[in-house]
Amino acid sequence: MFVDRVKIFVAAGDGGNGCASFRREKFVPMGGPDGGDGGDGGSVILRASSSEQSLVDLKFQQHWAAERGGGGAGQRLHGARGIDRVVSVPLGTLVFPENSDELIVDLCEDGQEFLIAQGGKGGKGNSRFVSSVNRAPRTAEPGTEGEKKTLDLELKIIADVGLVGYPNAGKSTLLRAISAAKPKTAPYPFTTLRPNVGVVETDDYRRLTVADIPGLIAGASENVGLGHAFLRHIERCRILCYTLDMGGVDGRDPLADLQSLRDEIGKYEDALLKRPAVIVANKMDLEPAADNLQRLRDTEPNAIILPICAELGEHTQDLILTLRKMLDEMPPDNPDDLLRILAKRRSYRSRKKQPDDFEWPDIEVFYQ
Ligand SMILES: Nc1nc2c(ncn2[C@@H]2O[C@H](COP(=O)(O)OP(=O)(O)OP(=O)(O)O)[C@@H](O)[C@H]2O)c(=O)[nH]1
Ligand SMILES: [Mg+2]
Repeated sequence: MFVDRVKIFVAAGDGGNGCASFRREKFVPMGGPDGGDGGDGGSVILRASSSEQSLVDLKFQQHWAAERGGGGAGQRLHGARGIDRVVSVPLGTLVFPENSDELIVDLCEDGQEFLIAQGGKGGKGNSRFVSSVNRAPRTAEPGTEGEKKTLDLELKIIADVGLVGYPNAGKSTLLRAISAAKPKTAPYPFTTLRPNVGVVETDDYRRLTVADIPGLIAGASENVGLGHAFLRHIERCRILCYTLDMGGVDGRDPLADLQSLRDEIGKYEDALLKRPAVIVANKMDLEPAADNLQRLRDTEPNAIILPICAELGEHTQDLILTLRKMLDEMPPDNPDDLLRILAKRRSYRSRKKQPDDFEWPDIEVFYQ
């Protein structure tokens, strides 16, 4: 299962209580106050890690508490400091307070840490309260409470590559061919209802993630079909992979399909059209495909066009290598993307208050 949004609860440890105690020892009459301080509570820290692929682990463990500080003791013994709790999240995790649009932090570098809940302070023991007027104070402080928060975490990027195409173009078949993912494929539209993310391994043992997204049809930008669910997910992929049915099954024309895919995506968000893209010419085993490919090459002289047959797994390696190379050459992160995602998220959240709004389903991921 691939999870791109999750709610978690973090609780830092409370500070340990200070101790009120007096020195009691043979031959030492009236030993003074000797209560030690409580230890500070542990904090909760978020850490970005490249070994995490999704927020799925947090879906199953939503409560994260750090240790409380130890209490002080007699003989001026201080309590132990509570141990911090580190929560590991994937790169590109956005952290928000619950039900809010105010970004707390974007954890995007490997190893980056953020202290999200501060541990409580340990209380002072009574030995600290000695003064000239009070030589035997009986007061000791309690520790203060650790911070507690409810957070919404959301992934900025769900996959390196998103497969974009009309229903039945063969997106799920392609993902099956190149990864261990086994999304359902069938000769009818809208077989795929929620995105599947597959992990693809290149020949030199490197990885990239590919998302198979529900089919897009004309009107998607007005939420026809699975419109908005689709568009929300493609904006979180680094490369778009337009998948076309070159066989023209059901009398479709791949060139017209490409045009309307771009129209819909452009209507939703202009900037998505400038995102790095390749065109996958699928179903090259079918009769009219060769002619259609020639037409496509003539009309799109500057595009990267990769003819494949997903069903038989032919030329899919070329596609994987091309994608890997493009990813290697890409700058790591574009700050504009973050601003856009935040703006979209805001508008989506305000829309969501309508009762009939569509709830995004979770995404599934398969590992090799
Ligand atoms: N001849 C041929 N058929 C293919 C090829 N790739 C996929 N198909 C067939 O096309 C049909 C649709 O494939 P899917 O992979 O389910 O298509 P999809 O794009 O995921 O469709 P949605 O999930 O509905 O958006 C299936 O019957 C596949 O067997 C191919 O390379 N050649
Ligand atoms: Mg599908």
